[in-house]
Amino acid sequence: MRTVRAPATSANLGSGYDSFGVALSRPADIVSVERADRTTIEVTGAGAQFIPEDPAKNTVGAVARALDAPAHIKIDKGVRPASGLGSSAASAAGAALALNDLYDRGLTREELVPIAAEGEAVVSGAAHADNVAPALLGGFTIATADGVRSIETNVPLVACLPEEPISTRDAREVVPTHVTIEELVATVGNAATLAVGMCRSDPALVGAGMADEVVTPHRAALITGYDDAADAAREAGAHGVTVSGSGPGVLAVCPPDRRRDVAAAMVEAFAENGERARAYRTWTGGGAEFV
Ligand SMILES: Nc1ncnc2c1ncn2[C@@H]1O[C@H](COP(=O)(O)OP(=O)(O)OP(=O)(O)O)[C@@H](O)[C@H]1O
Ligand SMILES: N[C@@H](CCO)C(=O)O
Repeated sequence: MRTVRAPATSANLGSGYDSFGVALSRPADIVSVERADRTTIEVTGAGAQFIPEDPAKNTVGAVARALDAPAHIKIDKGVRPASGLGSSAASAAGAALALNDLYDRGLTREELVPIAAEGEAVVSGAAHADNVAPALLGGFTIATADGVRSIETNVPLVACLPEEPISTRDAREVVPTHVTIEELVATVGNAATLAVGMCRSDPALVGAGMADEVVTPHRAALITGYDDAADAAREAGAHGVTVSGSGPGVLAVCPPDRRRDVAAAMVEAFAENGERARAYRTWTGGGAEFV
């Protein structure tokens, strides 16, 4: 048996659609695997009632298939599904690391990224790697068609989760298919600023680089109370606010001593819009690890 703790992640970070991702120090899924003749799945924990145990529909089933590693897989969900915090990716990354070890496949964490991304294709229709990459490698990651780059970083964050779920599949439908040259120039500048900020563990620079006028406004429109929550977070000291992944989670970067105020301000703003929300005061964190 192998057991792995696999972290929540936040993808896109505004300017890095389908490329940037960051691992969060909490929450996390716990994934345990035992050899078996065929794959079976058992899910407990946050939102377990909404997660299929059929291996054809669960991200970990796709990973077991891709690694040719049938197993009984237990998932204790700490990351609520359809939250924007990489719930489906946390399980996939945890299963990939655990099954790779259980079956002695000898793959590196980088090599496990496309395998874990097979799970994302099952739930969202696209094998995007921007959540599974940080879930496996930790820190800040850039996933491109050529592979994954990652760096360690230390940035304080608040992740606020309104209760109303949004599926990644639905949220991908509202993303525009074309950009203007002006939008491209602005996006390159913001994304580069964010990457430098991550390299320097500088929350102000990361916050500035989160700005995005291409994808984020379309996703934000799906989240009741987003504008008020973002304004409240900025007033409470956040350097930058964006939609986490495909939403409804909202991610704020702020100075370490402002996290409590930013979290409270966002929860209150959502409440004023009739939305119950929970906020995690967190940091960028490490990748999946054996426990
Ligand atoms: N192991 C799993 N953990 C969580 N969700 C899963 C899992 N396997 C399948 N799913 C399904 O995936 C969907 C949730 O994935 P989705 O990508 O929409 O949300 P997310 O992973 O929380 O968010 P995001 O990718 O935007 O950060 C739900 O429909 C859920 O039933
Ligand atoms: N890049 C993906 C992440 C989903 O968490 C999207 O925004 O659709």
